[in-house]
Amino acid sequence: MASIKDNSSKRSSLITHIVKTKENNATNNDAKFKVAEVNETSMEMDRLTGSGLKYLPKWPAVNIEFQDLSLSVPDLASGKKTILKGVTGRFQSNQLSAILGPSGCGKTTLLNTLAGYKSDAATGQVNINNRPRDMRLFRKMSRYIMQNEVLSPHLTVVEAMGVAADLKLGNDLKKEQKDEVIDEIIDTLRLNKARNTRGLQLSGGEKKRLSIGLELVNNPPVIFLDEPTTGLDDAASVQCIALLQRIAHSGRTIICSIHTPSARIFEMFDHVYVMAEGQCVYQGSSTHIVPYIQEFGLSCPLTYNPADFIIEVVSHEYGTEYNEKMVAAVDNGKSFSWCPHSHHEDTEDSKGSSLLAHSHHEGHTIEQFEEEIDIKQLKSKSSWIQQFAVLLRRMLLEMWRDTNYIKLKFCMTITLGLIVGGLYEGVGNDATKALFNFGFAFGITIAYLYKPMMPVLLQFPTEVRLLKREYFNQWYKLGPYYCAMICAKMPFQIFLALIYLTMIYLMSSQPLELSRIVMLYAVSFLIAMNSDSFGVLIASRLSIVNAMFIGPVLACPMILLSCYGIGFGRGVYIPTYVRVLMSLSYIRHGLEGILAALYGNNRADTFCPDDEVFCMFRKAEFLLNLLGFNNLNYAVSVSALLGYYVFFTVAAYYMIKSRLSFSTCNYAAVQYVSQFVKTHLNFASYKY
Ligand SMILES: Nc1ncnc2c1ncn2[C@@H]1O[C@H](COP(=O)(O)OP(=O)(O)OP(=O)(O)O)[C@@H](O)[C@H]1O
Repeated sequence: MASIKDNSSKRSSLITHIVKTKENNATNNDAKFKVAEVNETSMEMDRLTGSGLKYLPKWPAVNIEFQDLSLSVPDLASGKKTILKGVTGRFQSNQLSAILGPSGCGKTTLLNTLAGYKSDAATGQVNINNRPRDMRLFRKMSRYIMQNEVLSPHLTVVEAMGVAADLKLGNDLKKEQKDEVIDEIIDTLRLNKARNTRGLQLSGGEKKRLSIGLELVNNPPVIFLDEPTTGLDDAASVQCIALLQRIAHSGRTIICSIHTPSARIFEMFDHVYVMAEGQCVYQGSSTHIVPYIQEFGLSCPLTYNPADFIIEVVSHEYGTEYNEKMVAAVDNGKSFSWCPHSHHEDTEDSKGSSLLAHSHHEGHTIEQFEEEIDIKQLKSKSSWIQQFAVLLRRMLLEMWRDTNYIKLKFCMTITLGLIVGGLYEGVGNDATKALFNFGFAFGITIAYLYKPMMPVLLQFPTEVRLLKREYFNQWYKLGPYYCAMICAKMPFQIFLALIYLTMIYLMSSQPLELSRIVMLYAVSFLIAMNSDSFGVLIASRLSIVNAMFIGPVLACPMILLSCYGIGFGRGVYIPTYVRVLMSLSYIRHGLEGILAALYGNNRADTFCPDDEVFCMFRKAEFLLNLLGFNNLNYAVSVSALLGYYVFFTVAAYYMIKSRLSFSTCNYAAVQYVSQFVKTHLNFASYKY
């Protein structure tokens, strides 16, 4: 609660910072930045830090500077493709900044690199408040809102905000205080009418505003947005940018990449950074862009949108020579001549000087900060167990509300139960149908291979998108998410398994002995859990299409190995390597476990009908010997299934962790493995 006590001092320092910035701006005689606006900003602060937001931690200004940023990626044709070519620039607190440029010029790449989203391969320097960026800390203070945001589909706006508040604010605030924060944000985002609308039913603009709102919950000092207006109509785009402007002017650093803003949206940006072919062709105020272009002998028609005009110029519509000239004029971002508050530095010696030199030698260029970011404030406010509880509740609610999914699974279970039960009716205790009963046991393993695995292959790649956003934005750790995911599936899976197994067990007339029933249910459930985890392991690094292909393909050899040697009889030699491979198939252990449950423990002889002269398979032992299952051991099968479950679960956890990893580890071996996995096993689309 220290944060609440410190609020007033932090707020006043934030306003002091705003005043400073505005005063600097005032020296430029820029109408947009008059000192008089400071009062307005203060009022904006009051409004945004009004009733609910006053509980949230306040941060000092965070300014981002970058120098000589370059990034290359492997290219099939040329071997290497350079996306960012030594760009320099800065984005300041209390400003709404835009990265602008034609498609493919490197806007998203620059944004990703600055946010640390995909920055491993980048070279150059990124400074936060004049100090080298500490990626771990920076990730805690910044939020990244991606282009195609994924929201919880079955939670309403207010429920989704509640989950975000519980995860991000933990016990720091009481429930009523959190509700006030949520109401305030919903109000600011004008989402009141959609308060009780589910994510799935929100309009594009509402989704976008909600994804911004979710990240505002703990008042982050820095927000990156990739194309926030994509998919919105003009009115919704203006609303969205106006909202971002208000948030920025309340003391935050907001940076958006934007494609083709309308004139109205363009003038809302305090600072624009225009790129072409991976280089900076302009950085400064949006209002200075027309005089800037005029310096190159091009005049923007009065009725023309300056943003469209500069994009046309850098897209070579007025000749190919301008890009080079523009990059030289702003020294690829090193010159701040066109930035509002550095107009007075528009001298020859300031042009082309390095950004770091600027900040160190000319204290007025980058504000000096009275306050450092309090690292303690950046720590997660919710404990492991709280995160687990909130995520489990959310997952169960999501599952419960997805009524179509529940109905479908329920109907499928009953239908499958009726079909299998009907096909194997009465085979359980009939000595003439013992081989059919083996088919029944095999059928259980196949059903529990595919039934749990296929939905995971289909759903998990989509779930990863939500996980990726929330994990990157520090909502929770992977451990509680993963455990909640495992636990959330269990109740429904157990319920369906009980229905299915009871139906087929009774219909097929298996022995009505409690111990056998419990053993069969337990081993069937273990097979299902293994298949679920195996599915997660496959889907952890694959797209839906690849997962749906690889999953069944990998299942085939496991099925074949599970029944290899059937009919060879007792004592027939099976090569050691095949035995090893057979033991690698958890389906084999599952089948052995089911047969042990049905035929183990000295099962009494099965019934031989009177009209049969001789029943060969009356004795369970004879049947098992003939099928090659003479050494059944239920405990060994269950232990093997548990072992495989632990292995798949842990392996899937680390695969997901490596997929979500945004930083490089210090250990060379781990780096190598991680790089190998990212390069060779990265079949999923990372554009999300
Ligand atoms: N991993 C990658 N491998 C190869 N090329 C890449 C990779 N990532 C980006 N690129 C290429 O780098 C260039 C810049 O991509 P980026 O997504 O940053 O562009 P952008 O300016 O955001 O474009 P848009 O406005 O269309 O989204 C593009 O030509 C893109 O094809």
